[in-house]
Amino acid sequence: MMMMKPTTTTCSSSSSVSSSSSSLSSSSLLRSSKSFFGKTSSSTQKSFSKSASFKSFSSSSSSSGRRRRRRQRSSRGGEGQDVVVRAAQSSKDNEDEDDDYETEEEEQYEWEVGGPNDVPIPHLMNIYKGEKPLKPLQTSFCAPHSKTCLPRHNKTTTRRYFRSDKKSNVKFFVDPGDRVVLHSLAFATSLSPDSTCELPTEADEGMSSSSSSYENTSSCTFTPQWVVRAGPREKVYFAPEEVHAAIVTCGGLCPGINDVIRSIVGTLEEGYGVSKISGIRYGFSGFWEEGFENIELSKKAVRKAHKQGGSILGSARGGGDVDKIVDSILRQGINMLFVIGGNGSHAGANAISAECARRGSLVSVVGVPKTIDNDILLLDKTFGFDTAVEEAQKAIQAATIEAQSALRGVGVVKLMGRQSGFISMYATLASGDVDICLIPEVDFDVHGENGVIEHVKDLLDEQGHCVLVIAEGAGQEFVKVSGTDAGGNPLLGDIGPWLCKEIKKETKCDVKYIDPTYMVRGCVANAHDAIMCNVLGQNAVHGAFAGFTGITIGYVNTHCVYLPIPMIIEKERLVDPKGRMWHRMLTSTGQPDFKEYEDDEDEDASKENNIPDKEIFEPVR
Ligand SMILES: Nc1ncnc2c1ncn2[C@@H]1O[C@H](COP(=O)(O)OP(=O)(O)O)[C@@H](O)[C@H]1O
Ligand SMILES: O=P(O)(O)OC[C@H]1O[C@](O)(COP(=O)(O)O)[C@@H](O)[C@@H]1O
Repeated sequence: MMMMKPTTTTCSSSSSVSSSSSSLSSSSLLRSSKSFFGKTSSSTQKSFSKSASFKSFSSSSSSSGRRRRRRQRSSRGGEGQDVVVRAAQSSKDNEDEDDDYETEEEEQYEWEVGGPNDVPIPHLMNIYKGEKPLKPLQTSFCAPHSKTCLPRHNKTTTRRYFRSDKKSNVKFFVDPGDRVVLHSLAFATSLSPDSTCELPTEADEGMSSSSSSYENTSSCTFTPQWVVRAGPREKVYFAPEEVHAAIVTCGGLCPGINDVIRSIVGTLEEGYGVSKISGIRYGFSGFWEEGFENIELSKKAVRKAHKQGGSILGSARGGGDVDKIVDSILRQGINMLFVIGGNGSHAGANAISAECARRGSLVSVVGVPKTIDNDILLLDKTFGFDTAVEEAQKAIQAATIEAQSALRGVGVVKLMGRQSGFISMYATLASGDVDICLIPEVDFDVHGENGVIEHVKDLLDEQGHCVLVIAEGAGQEFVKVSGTDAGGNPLLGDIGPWLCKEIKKETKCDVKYIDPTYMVRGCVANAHDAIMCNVLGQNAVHGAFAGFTGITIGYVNTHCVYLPIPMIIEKERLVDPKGRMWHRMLTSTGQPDFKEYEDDEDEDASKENNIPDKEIFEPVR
């Protein structure tokens, strides 16, 4: 392993991102990536730009006497081709195929790969402009029970390409047509929690909100959207001996980064037989700034990486000069790039993928979402979040002990979470000791009749102590600062000490303040995150070999899927203050609303916070 001493070269500032001619904002990335999609994709593009709502309705409703459609697979081709696969699903999914099967309960959804409800992902086949046609190859990835696969430890023998063993009847490879449903909830009425359906119209007037009124389903039609299932494919678009893979880690640290690196390297080397893998130092700058040298990665080199926190490659914000990055990629002959990073890094990854495509180069760019903030749209959870919540427990426990042992003691804990309060909300729920949780998504007054301090006083009178958790991005209006960091993220005022000062001033109580800052992320991933990282890393490699580019990977409804990057960076994911999780947190703490709304203001205020209703397109950068 070739290691360079970290240099003192500074990362370029955010201006390098915005001023560079090829650096793109995520909104322009969205535009540029649309050209990736084949001709069948335009309608889906439209529908996923409003992915939170089911717009069109194509499912046939249940009706008696309807004939169940036989499952049929018409033409089938490789990934990236216009494959047409039709399937019918019924509530009796596993029943055998029966032409004349009829049932009252039957419900059919029709979908097709490349159809309007199918979310396509960019494929090198649709991008490649070379003279020789890009042909799918038999994969070198071994299926577990394959009789034709060589033992994994047999390093001295040349690897043989795996040929599917039809007789062994092992179902292993993911079919190009396999899909996962994006949204798992169908709402019965517009009054259902989280429903994005239109509210009742005048015609519905008189309908009681408590009635389970199926008359009001007209605006709540359910059209499932389907996303590509992740996993190894039997046909791939890279020969292992021709692969030069690179891994880069950008943005803030997150527990599990090294686990992902280790998993990617292991899968490339052991799984597919790739031997050229480069680690890029200190984020995007490592591609082009003077003084950085790649680290040669191998399974041996990363064997113990997961026992270490942080990133063995070094991570940094800045350096997102897409032209320079792509120049470096092509100069080095890199044809697979894995970008481990958050929203900003994904905007960069998408721009790199688009620029490689524009230059007609066969480079697969795959993002792996990384953030303790858990602020990535559509995904069940991001890796590192769970560990951060767990680490936060230590700070909350210490604050609780201090508060309980002091005379009229108040423990205040500030937790990370720049724009989103997921860490604070989940840490509060996990702890059970927290009385007040404040997050960026929910406005609050500090002073006044309904303010936080009044409630602190009540709690001190009632129980003698109080524990308060605040996300670093909350209440920024009280501590405004201007400016952005190297990644273009807004700088935050320090809300923690300010709040402590105000509480102390008004209550004369004993305030103990704990700010664990980087301790919640400067650590090794817990078991849950480590497993997730392993799966993500493996599937990232499968996605690259399958020829996808400009994609990211994550869990959706418990399944690992590939998504087009623009879909997840449209805006940051936020806690929904009208959602059930926030409500559960309120139920757990018993905290009141810390904001007084005038009657007519009330609706506006809650509307503003209602994420699904939010029509604002907020580019990440
Ligand atoms: N539109 C973009 N084009 C190119 N690079 C970008 C773009 N947006 C962000 N980046 C790069 O990605 C890096 C990481 O983003 P940042 O927001 O700091 O962290 P994270 O990826 O964790 O959100 C930024 O420092 C910047 O260099
Ligand atoms: O001080 P740094 O390293 O720039 O990062 C601080 C920020 O990074 C985070 O931990 C995660 O942010 P990213 O996902 O953008 O890297 C935030 O919670 C925090 O505000």
